[in-house]
Amino acid sequence: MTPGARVAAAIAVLDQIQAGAVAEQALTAWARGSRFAGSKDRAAVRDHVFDVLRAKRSLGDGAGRELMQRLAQRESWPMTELFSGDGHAPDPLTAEEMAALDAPLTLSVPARCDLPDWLWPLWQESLGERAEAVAMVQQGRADVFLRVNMRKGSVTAAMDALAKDGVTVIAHPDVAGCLRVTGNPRRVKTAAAYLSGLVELQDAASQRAVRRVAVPDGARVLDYCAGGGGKALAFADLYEATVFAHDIAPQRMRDLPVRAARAGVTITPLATEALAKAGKFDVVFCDAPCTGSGTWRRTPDAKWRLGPEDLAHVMQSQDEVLNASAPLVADAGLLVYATCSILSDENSRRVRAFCQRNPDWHIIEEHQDLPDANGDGFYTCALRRR
Ligand SMILES: C[S@@+](CC[C@H](N)C(=O)[O-])C[C@H]1O[C@@H](n2cnc3c(N)ncnc32)[C@H](O)[C@@H]1O
Repeated sequence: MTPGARVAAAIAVLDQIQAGAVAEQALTAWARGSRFAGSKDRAAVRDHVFDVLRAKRSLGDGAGRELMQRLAQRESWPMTELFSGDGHAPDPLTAEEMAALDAPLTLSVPARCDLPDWLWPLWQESLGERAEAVAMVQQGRADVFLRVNMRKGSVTAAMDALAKDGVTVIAHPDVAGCLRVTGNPRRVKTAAAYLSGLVELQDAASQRAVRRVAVPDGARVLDYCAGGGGKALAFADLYEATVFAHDIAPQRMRDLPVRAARAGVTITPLATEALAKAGKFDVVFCDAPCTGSGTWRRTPDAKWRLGPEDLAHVMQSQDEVLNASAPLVADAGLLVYATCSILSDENSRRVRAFCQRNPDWHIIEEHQDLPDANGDGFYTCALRRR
């Protein structure tokens, strides 16, 4: 596909999203109906669509064609080459479109920050004077990070192995064993270092969160909201602990045995019925369901789909997770509540509400990482009984 044809494809996908389609589904449907598109074409169209979605409001929130024109303008791409009308490229710009592009958009603060209006007060209240800057960070792409599995080899061995497969990386500035991918991120999953379990895909903030937990040798650790098991795998790699994984939706853990085998670690899955009989745990880590507001660079569609009722529902789930997981913690054990959100309603407020309901628990330490060049937004709070 020519660059113009890729833009035309992105316009078609964006039109569907603007009409209500879910981004991933619209992209998959386009790819299925476009067998001529190679992997580089699919990646380019996806990048266009996601670049727009991160900044949809500040790009005018119009139809796909207008959005792609404004993205091309913002990125200083050669507009007349992309909108040439040649082959499968979109038609050249009309005089009206050119005039519209010349007139700057009048944007409210939430529109400039690419957030829904209803969310802006909560965002401001959570982030204070950093509200605008953090929102602007989420307009850009996030890097890919890898965790080196120390059970399989060293950071140097991982860097060398990745380089052999054309994936270039640099060490993260403050998370040990974390690598930022600087070249060919799409080759990671076929690289020998990944296939052999020497590296695992995991954002730097998640790695930092697991490293912050004080896990004594020989501890029993429960990843209570395990999902695909990313945190459980990191605990099993980093600590001399026996690691268990639970999720209310066990099908989410279906890939965990394969991932654990690849990583060379043992993780015991626990169904809900098995939890009560499994004994107490020294550490219970709750990576609670959340809005994902700290990761919206990776899932920009989510910030436009989220409504106030979804936030209320997610907060209720977070309370339920805290209520149900706390009794599983051994007397002197640690309960760690975590989300990949940056909203106080999902983080400090949930933990404080839990402590009010359960005065025998108190906060030991609390961290809020904000999304930046070194990782996603992530919250952790460690609690103990008094
Ligand atoms: C943020 S995701 C977990 C991501 C995962 N820890 C990882 O690193 O890949 C939250 C998970 O919590 C699970 N969940 C939601 N409510 C729960 C509950 N009450 N008890 C246990 N798990 C729950 C969801 O099914 C979902 O898989």
